[in-house]
Amino acid sequence: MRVQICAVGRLRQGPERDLYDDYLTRFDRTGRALALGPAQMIEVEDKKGGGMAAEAALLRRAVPDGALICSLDERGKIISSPQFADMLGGWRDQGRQDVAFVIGGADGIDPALRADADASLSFGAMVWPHMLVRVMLAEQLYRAASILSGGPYHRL
Ligand SMILES: C[S@@+](CC[C@H](N)C(=O)[O-])C[C@H]1O[C@@H](n2cnc3c(N)ncnc32)[C@H](O)[C@@H]1O
Repeated sequence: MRVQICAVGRLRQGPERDLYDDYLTRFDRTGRALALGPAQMIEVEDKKGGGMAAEAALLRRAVPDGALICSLDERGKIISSPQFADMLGGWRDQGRQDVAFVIGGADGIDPALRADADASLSFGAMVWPHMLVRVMLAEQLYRAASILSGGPYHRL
């Protein structure tokens, strides 16, 4: 099951980018034997100041046809890492080919796109910077693959 991270704005070179790349590499490596991944990020930018609606149009274009869409949103569902692992494994077992995680920009995700998402996940009630959210997602993807593989990375 391919994983697409569709996000507003560019994650520039620096410590966050290094962490993000490291976790996604680990996810791809651990997920391979589990039919999870590879993961890829598509970053979109609206340079015409069209706001959330314009960003939503670009995000929709970045989502592969037929993909399950999961928005990341502080108002979404809060789940544990093992539950996230089960969720990913469940989508894979249903035969989903693509899952797209959508991360908004400074204004958030357009309400129409949020309403169209198949699932919505929250990393807590606090609002996080969107560049950090993609690092957090990359880490949770790696953690989920590690949990599903029975690896030692996730400890309670
Ligand atoms: C700076 S936030 C935008 C917040 C915006 N005020 C809103 O109302 O949606 C940018 C993006 O980061 C993601 N994000 C921020 N905090 C989050 C959280 N606690 N859980 C999940 N995603 C979050 C969402 O995708 C959000 O659209």
